[in-house]
Amino acid sequence: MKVQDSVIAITGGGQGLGRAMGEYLARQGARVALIDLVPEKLDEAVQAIRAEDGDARAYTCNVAKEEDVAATFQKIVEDFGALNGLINNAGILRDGLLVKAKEGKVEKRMSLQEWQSVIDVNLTGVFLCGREAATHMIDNGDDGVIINISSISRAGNMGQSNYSSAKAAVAALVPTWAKELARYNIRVMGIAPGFIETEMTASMKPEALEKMTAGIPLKRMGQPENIASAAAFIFENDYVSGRMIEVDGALRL
Ligand SMILES: NC(=O)C1=CN([C@@H]2O[C@H](COP(=O)(O)OP(=O)(O)OC[C@H]3O[C@@H](n4cnc5c(N)ncnc54)[C@H](O)[C@@H]3O)[C@@H](O)[C@H]2O)C=CC1
Ligand SMILES: CC(C)c1ccc(C(=O)O)c(O)c1O
Repeated sequence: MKVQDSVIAITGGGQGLGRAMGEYLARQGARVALIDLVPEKLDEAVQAIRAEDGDARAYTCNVAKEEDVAATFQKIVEDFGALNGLINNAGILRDGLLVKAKEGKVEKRMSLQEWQSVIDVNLTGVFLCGREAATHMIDNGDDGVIINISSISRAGNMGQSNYSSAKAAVAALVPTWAKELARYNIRVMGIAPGFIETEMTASMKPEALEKMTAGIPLKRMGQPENIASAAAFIFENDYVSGRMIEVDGALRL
């Protein structure tokens, strides 16, 4: 599928990797629908794309809410007249240990709320948006591409019971959906980023950053463009489906 003129929806498109993918794909001629919880971030991201003569629109939506997601994708198809791609990127972190033994007493550390909020956004959100996007792609007779953003944490990471579980599950949806949706000319791929330089890492203390990068075989964090170019490759290569691309500088957890 050519990126040029394709209509691509990106969840969590207001900042970070979602915004970077939107800008990158819009520079290649994609028409992008940015979806996010926070309207102010969306406005900034859309303005940045339009400032470079790109085509972008903003959609405020909570990806974990079924009615929100249905209304958003309906509006995207009405506005653009097609839907060719979805990047399931919106995600949150609520890290914490499962339990901790301290002075002879065992404490429960990860609350049910911390568990559930991450599962709701990072897994249920992916399910809801994937299901809605596939429905519209098939209804419209559009060929489609769905990309789920997972993480190297899907292998299991200390302090991330909720996040690792969700990221492993969205990785499992990749071959599942690829097999189910191939008959409708919809390809499904995953990207598993390692540590990528974003606003969050920019605000970390230099010592903490140094310690983190020392453990990466390439000795540096990835750039948002490394993830965006992997997404562009997936759109353009019509024979990749059902697999994960790992963009992690050779770091394995
Ligand atoms: N930054 C990194 O190093 C890595 C990031 N990832 C994954 O990449 C994706 C993007 O990460 P970042 O850009 O770093 O995150 P970020 O926190 O900078 O951006 C996430 C965006 O998602 C939006 N969002 C959160 N909950 C939402 C909801 N319920 N509905 C709609 N939008 C919602 C936020 O408002 C925000 O704009 C996430 O899925 C994350 O797990 C994976 C591995 C590494
Ligand atoms: C532990 C992994 C590499 C990681 C690190 C940072 C973020 C983030 O800032 O959002 C992630 O989502 C991760 O999966």
